[in-house]
Amino acid sequence: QGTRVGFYQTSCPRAETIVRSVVQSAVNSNAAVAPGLLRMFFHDCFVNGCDASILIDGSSSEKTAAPNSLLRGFEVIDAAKTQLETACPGVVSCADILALAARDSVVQTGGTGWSVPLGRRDGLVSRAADTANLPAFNDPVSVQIRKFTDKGLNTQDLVALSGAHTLGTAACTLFSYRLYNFNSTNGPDPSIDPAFLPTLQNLCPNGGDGTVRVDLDNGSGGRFDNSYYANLRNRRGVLESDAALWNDPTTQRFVQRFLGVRGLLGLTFNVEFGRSMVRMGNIEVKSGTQGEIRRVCTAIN
Ligand code: HEM
Ligand SMILES: [Ca+2]
Ligand SMILES: [Ca+2]
Repeated sequence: QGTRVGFYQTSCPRAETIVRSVVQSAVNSNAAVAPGLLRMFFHDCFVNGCDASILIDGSSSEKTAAPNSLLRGFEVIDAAKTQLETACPGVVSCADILALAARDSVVQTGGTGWSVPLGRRDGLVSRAADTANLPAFNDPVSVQIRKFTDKGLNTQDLVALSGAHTLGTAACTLFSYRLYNFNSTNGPDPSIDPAFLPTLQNLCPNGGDGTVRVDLDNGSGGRFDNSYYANLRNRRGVLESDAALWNDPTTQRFVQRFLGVRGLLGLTFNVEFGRSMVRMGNIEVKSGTQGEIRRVCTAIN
């Protein structure tokens, strides 16, 4: 694998500091940037590897595809790149900026953080059609596991990385079918806590504005903590794909371990999340003479 911690130590010693300060000030002025950047890194890595293919502008690039339509925080990556090009022209890849910004977003919202192996190079292709294999909000667990396995990630990685939903929001349009007409039953998804259902129905009225956004981690959308898993156990997952992690016995076991259920070998969410992020960050990484270091993150050189 082609990444290592401290890759820019001599070529651009201030690289990590620059990204951190840009992310910090962006998150301070708009908290929604933190979940935006975390999700952006996932959507980059799962399509042609972690190569900043997600950042390319154009009429049929990845960012124009439906699964990427709600991504937020592109301007933060551009701002970091501008500062890095002044400090060390042509050295730091946009793919590495994404990896650092994802970590810094977690730290900025209360997570522990991890050392980020660096040295990714930027990709030369970005095609909307390639986004078809991204996990979807209604994927059953078997499909989620397959999509992660296809990228070299296991079931624990799936449950740990889904813990990213401890931050951020989802648009009503992506889950309101669960509240009113689940699987054409004309009723709600029976796996939702009946005491939680009215809360979601109030936030997303039937036939209402589908762009309204609701915390994925009820009561703790701005804080990087364990609460997402407690919500899953309490049948308060918002997305069908999240609720499914509790409803399936294999993934439920990992949820319980992240919750520290007695009798099961405990897993510390913050630690395992960092480990799984490093694994995700090494998907199909380009190094050596592959790819390039972009001058601006939105276009191939
Ligand atoms: C089976 C896997 C996954 C599925 C099906 C999934 C699906 C979704 C969906 C449908 C949303 C709502 C998007 C919106 O309405 O704007 C969302 C949000 C989010 N996802 Fe995931 N996701 C998955 C895994 C991940 C992973 C691995 C990460 C990062 C490591 C991640 C990070 C996030 C974040 C932070 C948000 C909130 C975005 C915001 O507030 O702007 N997700 N996800
Ligand atoms: Ca990519
Ligand atoms: Ca949270």
